[in-house]
Amino acid sequence: MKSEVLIVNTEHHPKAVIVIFGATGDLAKRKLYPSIYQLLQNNRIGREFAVVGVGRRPWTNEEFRQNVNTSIENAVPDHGDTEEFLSHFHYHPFDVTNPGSYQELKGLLEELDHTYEIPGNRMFYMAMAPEFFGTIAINLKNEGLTSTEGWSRLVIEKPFGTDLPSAQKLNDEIRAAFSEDQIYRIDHYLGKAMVQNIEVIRFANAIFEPLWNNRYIANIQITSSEWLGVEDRGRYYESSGALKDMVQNHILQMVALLAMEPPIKLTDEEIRSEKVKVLRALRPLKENEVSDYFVRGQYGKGSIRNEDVAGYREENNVDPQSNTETFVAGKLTIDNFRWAGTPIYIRTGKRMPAKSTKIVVQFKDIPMNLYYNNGQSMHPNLLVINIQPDEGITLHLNAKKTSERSYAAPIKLDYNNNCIDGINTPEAYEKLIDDCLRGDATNFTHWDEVALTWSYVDTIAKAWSSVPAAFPNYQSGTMGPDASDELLAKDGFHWWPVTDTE
Ligand SMILES: NC(=O)C1=CN([C@@H]2O[C@H](COP(=O)(O)OP(=O)(O)OC[C@H]3O[C@@H](n4cnc5c(N)ncnc54)[C@H](OP(=O)(O)O)[C@@H]3O)[C@@H](O)[C@H]2O)C=CC1
Ligand SMILES: O=C1O[C@H](COP(=O)(O)O)[C@@H](O)[C@H](O)[C@H]1O
Repeated sequence: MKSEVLIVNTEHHPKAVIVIFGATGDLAKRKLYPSIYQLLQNNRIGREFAVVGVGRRPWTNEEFRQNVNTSIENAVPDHGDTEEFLSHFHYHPFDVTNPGSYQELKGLLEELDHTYEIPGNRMFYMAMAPEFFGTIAINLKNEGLTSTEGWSRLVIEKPFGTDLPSAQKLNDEIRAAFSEDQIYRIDHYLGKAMVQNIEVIRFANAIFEPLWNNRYIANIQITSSEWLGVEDRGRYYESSGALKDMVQNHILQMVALLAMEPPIKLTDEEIRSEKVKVLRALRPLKENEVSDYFVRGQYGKGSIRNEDVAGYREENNVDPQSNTETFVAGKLTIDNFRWAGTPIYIRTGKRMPAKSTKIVVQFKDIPMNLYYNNGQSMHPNLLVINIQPDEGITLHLNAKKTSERSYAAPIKLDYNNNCIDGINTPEAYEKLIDDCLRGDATNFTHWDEVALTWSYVDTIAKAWSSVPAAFPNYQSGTMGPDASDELLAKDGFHWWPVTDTE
């Protein structure tokens, strides 16, 4: 097995053949092709690249290119001429479970190396159901597709397992063919501009870092709400639920970035090592404690954006008695010097009033209220990190208003990436494909993180699977069940509104 030396190439265009397994599928169409197109538009790749699509459909190169073109038309309405770009796309139909077919793929990749002057660099992107990941990885190795003069990297989509034992099994399978530093496990939240900004906000600002601990922060709240329901993903979602779909990966990754110690250097190893320490310090729950710390919900029917919508149990491919949660709220505690006593609250759910991901850091109150009227409560300072749809930060302060004599009033300082810079930040997949092409694994999840997050989440899933819930327990278009508010009220806190309708 070849272990690669990581050299982050920031100056030159990476040269590689990108092989997409699952090239006729939804992810490739909606996210991957538009991202590769944007990489070319944004001068992140040059002409020395090729994309090979693999699926079972007996498409020709022409049909494949037509489909890629349609996906670009849908995602990038103001795109330019795509003809030259599309000429780099090649389709190779085969069933990935058939080892005999990999030799033909190998021949095609070598031909493309020659045509586009690519020095044997390969990105193998698994945009297929996880049950195929191990088979593809081992076939790639056994048939010699990873033995080239250049680098070979394996990009793995979620879900990475459904619990710790299945994740471990999957990891063992892919590790039989690729070393850890060749594996890029996607968590698309790590490609979002404002998730990447968490580190910069914390470690590049003298006004925050000294306060970033349990002495000055009362609590941190992470909310990721969606107004969409489960759509056509009922079959997958029934075996997942919000806990495994969102908390195990995206939410716990944000927790790690918010709570980690400053890394000694900005390298992927150093950052991962600090994130892993946070995940190790997460206080594990016992099964009989889960109901004190975590709340689950499932949407019933209701109204979203003035339209009546069905409840989860009425959705396609969903059991009419389903016990699957579409909402989770939780209180996380981190047992280390920096965070002991400061809870991190998380909540995520479908069919909530709006699409929004926000982090609210609530600072502790100052010791004495000099400025507010008697009986008026203080307005705590909040730092709000707006992940999406707006990208930016808002700082809630108190200041004297000219109209008032001596009293303070809450004010907001706003920085909005989209408005102020006037540019669109790259889509998460664009950023992640770019990073992988350049050998930068910082924004991908290491196996240690995957193992620790599954281990934390497995206890909650186990506790929930043994006791049926009284579902549905929140109406579509609301912020989840009442128990979510009660979770914070027990500690004397409340959720800070993250949508206009709250
Ligand atoms: N769609 C999304 O938004 C997201 C998807 N993901 C993950 O990405 C992966 C792909 O998802 P998605 O695109 O939605 O899935 P789809 O079901 O839309 O696509 C599956 C793809 O796999 C191919 N395929 C299936 N079996 C074989 C086989 N035996 N040999 C060769 N090709 C095969 C299909 O090609 P054909 O039909 O031509 O055989 C198709 O291209 C999954 O792991 C999913 O969890 C993660 C995040 C978001
Ligand atoms: O991974 C997933 O994420 C999406 C939410 O992602 P976002 O970038 O739109 O916030 C979620 O809808 C989906 O269920 C989940 O699998």
